[in-house]
Amino acid sequence: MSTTYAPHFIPSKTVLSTSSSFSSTPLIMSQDELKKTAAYKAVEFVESGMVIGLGTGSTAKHAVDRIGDLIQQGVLTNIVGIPTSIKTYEHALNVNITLSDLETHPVVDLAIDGADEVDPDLNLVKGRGGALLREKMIEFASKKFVVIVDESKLVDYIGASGLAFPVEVVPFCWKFTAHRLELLFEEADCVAKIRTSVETGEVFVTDNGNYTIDLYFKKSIGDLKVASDAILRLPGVVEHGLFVNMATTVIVAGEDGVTVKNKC
Ligand SMILES: O=C[C@H](O)[C@H](O)[C@H](O)COP(=O)(O)O
Repeated sequence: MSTTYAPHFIPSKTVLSTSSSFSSTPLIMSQDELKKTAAYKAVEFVESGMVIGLGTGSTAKHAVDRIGDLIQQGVLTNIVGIPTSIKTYEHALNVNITLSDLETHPVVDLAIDGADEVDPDLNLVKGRGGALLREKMIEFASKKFVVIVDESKLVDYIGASGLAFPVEVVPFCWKFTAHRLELLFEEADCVAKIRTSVETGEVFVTDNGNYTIDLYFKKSIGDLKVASDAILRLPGVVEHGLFVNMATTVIVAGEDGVTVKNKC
């Protein structure tokens, strides 16, 4: 029996082979190809007429490109994009996606975005690209939030990668706020560092005019909801990169194919 799929359908759980024949030799894909595979899979959820939250980062960029292509081909019509950063705004404009904002479109049908860490319960760390505040606002307003990652982003617990856990703070007395964050996570052996721009070495300023404090933990931060609430209670904190219970679906691309994980 044959099955008909939408024109932009990629079967999940498929090992991508070296040729279009039935070779069982898996193709070694680059990390960027895996990101693109996850992104294309997520775009299968996009339907004409939808309001779409457009994520930020190297993985989400592939989704924006794909949506732009499908609009150009006439496969998707009446799409409105809500960009999560100035960078995504500019990129989406370049690929001719009609753009709006949350004030005009307060309900978003679907958001597609990358992540820096994904734990087994689909909790996330986001914001290593500096866009966490707008991402959280738009993804919170979305009926469905599809996260796209390559398998390197999967962790056993939040913080396990040892990479930055970002917190957006107001510039006023940021050193004081950084110190308070270290004290808050003393038991996790937390070190707080101000984020600087790789290009200029200057303090990195977010799209909202704020700074980012990157936290590094040597131990688990414990209950995520408790940690999230405690960070938000600190005066000077604007938002943090922990996305607890927000993802409805996570699409993971790996060497063995694409896995779609849905929140129970
Ligand atoms: O601020 C950036 C975002 O949260 C990104 O979605 C996240 O950092 C993942 O980025 P990438 O897809 O480039 O790894």
